[in-house]
Amino acid sequence: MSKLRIAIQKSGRLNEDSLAILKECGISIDNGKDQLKANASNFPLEVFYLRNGDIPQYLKDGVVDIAIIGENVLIEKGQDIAIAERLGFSKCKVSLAIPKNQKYTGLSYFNDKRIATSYPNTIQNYLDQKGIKSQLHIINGSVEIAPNIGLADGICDIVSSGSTLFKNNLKEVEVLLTSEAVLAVSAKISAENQQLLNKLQFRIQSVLKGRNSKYVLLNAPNDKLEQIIAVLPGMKSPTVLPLAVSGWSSVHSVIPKSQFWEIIDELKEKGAESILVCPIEKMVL
Ligand SMILES: Nc1ncnc2c1ncn2[C@@H]1O[C@H](COP(=O)(O)OP(=O)(O)OP(=O)(O)O)[C@@H](O)[C@H]1O
Ligand SMILES: O=P(O)(O)OC[C@H]1O[C@H](OP(=O)(O)OP(=O)(O)O)[C@H](O)[C@@H]1O
Ligand SMILES: [Mg+2]
Repeated sequence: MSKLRIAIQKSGRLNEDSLAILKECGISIDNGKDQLKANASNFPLEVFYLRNGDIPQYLKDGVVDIAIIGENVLIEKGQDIAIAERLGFSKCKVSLAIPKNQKYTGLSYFNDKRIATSYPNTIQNYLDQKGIKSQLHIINGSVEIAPNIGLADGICDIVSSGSTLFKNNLKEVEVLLTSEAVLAVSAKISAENQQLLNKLQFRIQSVLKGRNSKYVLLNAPNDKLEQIIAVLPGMKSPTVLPLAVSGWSSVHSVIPKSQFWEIIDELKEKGAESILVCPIEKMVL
């Protein structure tokens, strides 16, 4: 029987969250320490642990069917690889930064300047589009140190919290792109493995929807029910059950995490009491 082959980062920022999402999909991986390849015991899945930067080539060659990878790496090295799902973790930007004490005059600042980067294709495409001519200095890590040691005038690298820029006396001046971890798919995936991917993707979507939602239970006096229900989206509509004490009801609903506090404030204002909020493990619609 065919197995779906997935690449995930061997170690580094994406490794833990990638394994966690597979686990939440109910997939158990028989993992020996330092193994580069492992099998799932309860899903036809083979896991390859690879270097982040190597994954686009594995996808292009069809050596793996799918991968969990930073979108920024696909943009740099795998333009024609499809994204099946955005996974919502490892959010970051790829940005240009210069020394804090320099006056930034717009993109033309970078004309005839040296830019240190680990993302040469991304920055070169960007500069070409904008008609700017700079010299690139390609380095694989610790890019932010380059201006301080006289290697470059600016950098193009990943920015998340901004603390690495801050510690190195740099300031972000342009954002080239925003990125998050994605599920990428090889164009060479077989029809059989595409079926397995559909099955896995259905599970991933249920996990992601659960992560993005909360289950809310509250008590409400019956004369305020209508107003309270109007605030709640629910999956179809909220569940309303009578309480043992007359004149009161219990209301259950699912709300998006992104609007959580706004909805809770409104519910309180409309007369909801004893509001309980629970995490949702999975949501199958
Ligand atoms: N500071 C950060 N905050 C959030 N996400 C980040 C951050 N740095 C990197 N990422 C995202 O995580 C991915 C993996 O980053 P990591 O630093 O672990 O890999 P790497 O050093 O490029 O890879 P490897 O050593 O495996 O080749 C990046 O491609 C990017 O999408
Ligand atoms: O804005 P921040 O939250 O500070 O994150 C940005 C830093 O994180 C990444 O480096 P990482 O720690 O992965 O080291 P690396 O350069 O060796 O990959 C990235 O290359 C930046 O240097
Ligand atoms: Mg890194």
